[in-house]
Amino acid sequence: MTEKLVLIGNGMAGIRTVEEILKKDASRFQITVFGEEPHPNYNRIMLSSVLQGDSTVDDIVLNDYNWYEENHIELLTGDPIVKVDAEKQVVYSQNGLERSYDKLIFATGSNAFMLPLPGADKEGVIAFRNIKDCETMIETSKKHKKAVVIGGGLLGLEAARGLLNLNMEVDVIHIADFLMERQLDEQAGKMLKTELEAQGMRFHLKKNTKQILGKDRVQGIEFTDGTSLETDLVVMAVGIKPNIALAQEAGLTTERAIVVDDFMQTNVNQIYAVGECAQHRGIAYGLVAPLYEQGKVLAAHICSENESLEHGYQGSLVYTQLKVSGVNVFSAGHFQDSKETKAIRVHDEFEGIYKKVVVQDNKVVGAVLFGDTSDSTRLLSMMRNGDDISAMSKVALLPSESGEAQVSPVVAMADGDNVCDCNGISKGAICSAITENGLTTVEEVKQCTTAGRSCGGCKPLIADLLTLTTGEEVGNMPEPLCGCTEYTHEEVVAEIRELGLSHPREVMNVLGWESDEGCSKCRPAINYYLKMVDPIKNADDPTSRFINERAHANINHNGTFTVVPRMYGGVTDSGQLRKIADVADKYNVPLLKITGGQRIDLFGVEKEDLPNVWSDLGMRSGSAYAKALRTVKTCVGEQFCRFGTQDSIGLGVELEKKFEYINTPHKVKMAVSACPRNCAESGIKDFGVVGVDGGWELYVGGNGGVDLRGGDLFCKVKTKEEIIDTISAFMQYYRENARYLERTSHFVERVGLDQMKQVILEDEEGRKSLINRMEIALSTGKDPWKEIVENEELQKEFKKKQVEVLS
Ligand SMILES: Cc1cc2nc3c(=O)[nH]c(=O)nc-3n(C[C@H](O)[C@H](O)[C@H](O)COP(=O)(O)OP(=O)(O)OC[C@H]3O[C@@H](n4cnc5c(N)ncnc54)[C@H](O)[C@@H]3O)c2cc1C
Ligand SMILES: NC(=O)c1ccc[n+]([C@@H]2O[C@H](COP(=O)([O-])OP(=O)(O)OC[C@H]3O[C@@H](n4cnc5c(N)ncnc54)[C@H](O)[C@@H]3O)[C@@H](O)[C@H]2O)c1
Ligand code: SF4
Ligand code: FES
Repeated sequence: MTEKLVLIGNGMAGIRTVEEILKKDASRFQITVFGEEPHPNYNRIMLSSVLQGDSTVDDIVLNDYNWYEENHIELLTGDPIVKVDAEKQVVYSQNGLERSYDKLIFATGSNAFMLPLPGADKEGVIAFRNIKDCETMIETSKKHKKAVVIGGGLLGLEAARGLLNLNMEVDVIHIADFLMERQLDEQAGKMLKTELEAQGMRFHLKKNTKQILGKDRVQGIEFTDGTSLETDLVVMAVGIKPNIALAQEAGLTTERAIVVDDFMQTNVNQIYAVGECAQHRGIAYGLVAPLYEQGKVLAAHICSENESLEHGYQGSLVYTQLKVSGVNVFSAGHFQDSKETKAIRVHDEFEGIYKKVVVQDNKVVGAVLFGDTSDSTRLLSMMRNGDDISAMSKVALLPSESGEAQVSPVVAMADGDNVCDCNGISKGAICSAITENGLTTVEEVKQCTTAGRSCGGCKPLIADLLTLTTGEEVGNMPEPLCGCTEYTHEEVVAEIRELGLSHPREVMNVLGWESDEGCSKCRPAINYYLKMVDPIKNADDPTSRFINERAHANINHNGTFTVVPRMYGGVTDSGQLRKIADVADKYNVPLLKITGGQRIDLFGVEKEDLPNVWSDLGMRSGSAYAKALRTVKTCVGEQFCRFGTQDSIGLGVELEKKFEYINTPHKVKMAVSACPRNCAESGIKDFGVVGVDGGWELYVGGNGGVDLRGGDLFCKVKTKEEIIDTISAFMQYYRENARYLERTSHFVERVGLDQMKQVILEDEEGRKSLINRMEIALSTGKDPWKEIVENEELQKEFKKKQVEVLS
């Protein structure tokens, strides 16, 4: 008879154990999984990425409901086990279900540790542990501005970064005198603080919180030194507490967590524990790599038909990396100085790089790297293998960077070394998968081997391995468009062209999308590609657009909208200003603001007022919400400036009028300056024009936002017409060849200026046909405000209470 296996806890460690069991013997157990959270197994690590706006909740599901069904696993979500009768071998759930078991696995994880402060039960005081916490933070950021994170460890800093991305002001309260003191030494902790302050975080070190202030909802926090801070949200990130109450009641031996032996066996026969709720040789781990190692051992043990395994779980070497973009921090092993250890340190104050390698008995036992973490894989491998470094010159442990191309650390790795620690996948396993299955992208390796499926930190190494194994450069190899498909952006466009596809649903259907509805990544992309390929025949699908593009205005955190009328070249007149003033009075517009793009924002307009506001303004949409041309900033130029040699305003207005409603892969900004003093900041725009003696210079791929980049000089021409034609050809080339949501700054780097110059400047025929195709696309451009103002049917959308958000 099939044995019954019950798993308590539908999290990362428990389900990984089940996956390992299925790999070994899929028909061995009849499996039931109870999960307290109302979700299938998801990647908890990636909650930081969801909060930081880089992934959606759908993106982070590891095993969807189909997976359980396909593997004949009974999944009971939102129904925690409340009692275990170890003698009768039965578990009881909150909803009154009972299941008997032959083997029982506890994988109940941890709870966030909540400081028992007066006021900690107020609304707005939360942890950062699950999807619900993540959603609460996102919702709170729409209504409130100030957030406090208590705890300057990994979790606290990742939460703080996410809250900054949600446009909140963030104060981090930390008890120690430098950040991440459990993972870093003082020098690295201080450098980290400087880096994160530059990103906008405010730190309060050596601070102890006394109480949470406020009525029902948190309004502030008070510290033991008598000072206080106002806040609308408190996120506690001060460590975790293994979830062991159920195990204690069931009679299992617990200390900090459930005590297990090398085979994850508890003191009670047939009951096992794995993951954060388990304590092995005195350690309860809080990172996935060790938990997955435990899962592998447990699966092997319970599938081994009682034949004893040679080795059980021996404990893990722990290492961490902070997942905050723009910051490279790595820490591993015993990195603190002691009497028994000696350290090699490199501190480059010019480059902001700090490296420390700790050595004991001629072996590397720990490391801290800040600013440049490229040595991490090599050092980890030395620690794991216990390499004897007595024959090595110690400074060779931290090779200085020369101008020579860096050799990937995977080259020096042995076949048995893990490339992906989270999932325990070795270099040898990845190489075999690549050659045996003809894999060519990181995504394919991830699907095939699970490497890269958790924190994603190993993806650069996987890319290097692909390059090494296939001999092709894969660093820039396109990934699939999204998780719904294996097709890359380029392949989707090619299929649309070849099969004459005309609607997003048709594309998803014909190309065998995994989900009928697609997702927030693929739907807007397909919609864009369809219109780009055939602007005349293919209609726009508004349901595949994001909320701002459906409302033709920018949504604000309180649900109101911002209206930005067009002001060609940043030029306005008294008539427009009067109309804006009248509209502001009539609709109680709370804020009027001059933008960096030289126009006027009307903030705080109610959704149902939008069509009337547009009608009263009588101005055209400024596309401030669209993946299209936004603004053309101009300097005053020859009209008034004593340095001006060219008509910058005239050219700017002409460019804006020509290209105003053309869809592009991402937003496009332009600027025209009439002399090299460059008052319109042409160097940081997608297309920047600068007047010079006897003509104009065109700069491309500039960006003044997150990825600050100076534009590249593309060409120098004599006439205004040549500039307009070149921009026309370039923009069409960008429209046809960039991936959706790829800014020109990245596109230029990916494709290379030489290639672009060849097509746009040197190939006369190619240039002409690009300009022709641009003209066809331009002929379909319409002012969306005018369309809605003139169509009562379209206005009904704005009367609905909620605009459905495609997030
Ligand atoms: C935001 C965030 C970022 C992180 N980033 C990283 C990282 O970059 N790298 C890294 O290695 N680690 C990271 N971690 C830690 C990592 O996510 C955890 O170590 C890992 O998820 C623990 O897995 P687990 O299965 O033991 O516990 P969990 O994932 O907590 O799963 C346990 C599950 O059991 C359920 N449960 C509890 N009691 C019961 C019951 N009685 N009945 C039924 N179900 C129950 C819980 O609801 C939960 O769903 C991060 C954690 C967070 C919160
Ligand atoms: N990138 C990653 O690997 C990653 C990211 C997030 C979470 N995690 C894991 O999730 C778990 C939770 O993370 P964490 O950062 O909460 O735990 P942690 O133990 O690493 O850090 C908690 C921090 O809070 C500080 N602290 C404690 N009490 C405080 C108080 N009263 N006031 C202010 N600060 C206080 C501590 O000094 C410590 O630095 C850990 O197991 C961690 O490894 C890992
Ligand atoms: S860029 Fe030159 S022409 Fe234009 S405003 Fe500045 S100084 Fe005058
Ligand atoms: S190391 Fe985290 S996914 Fe590979």
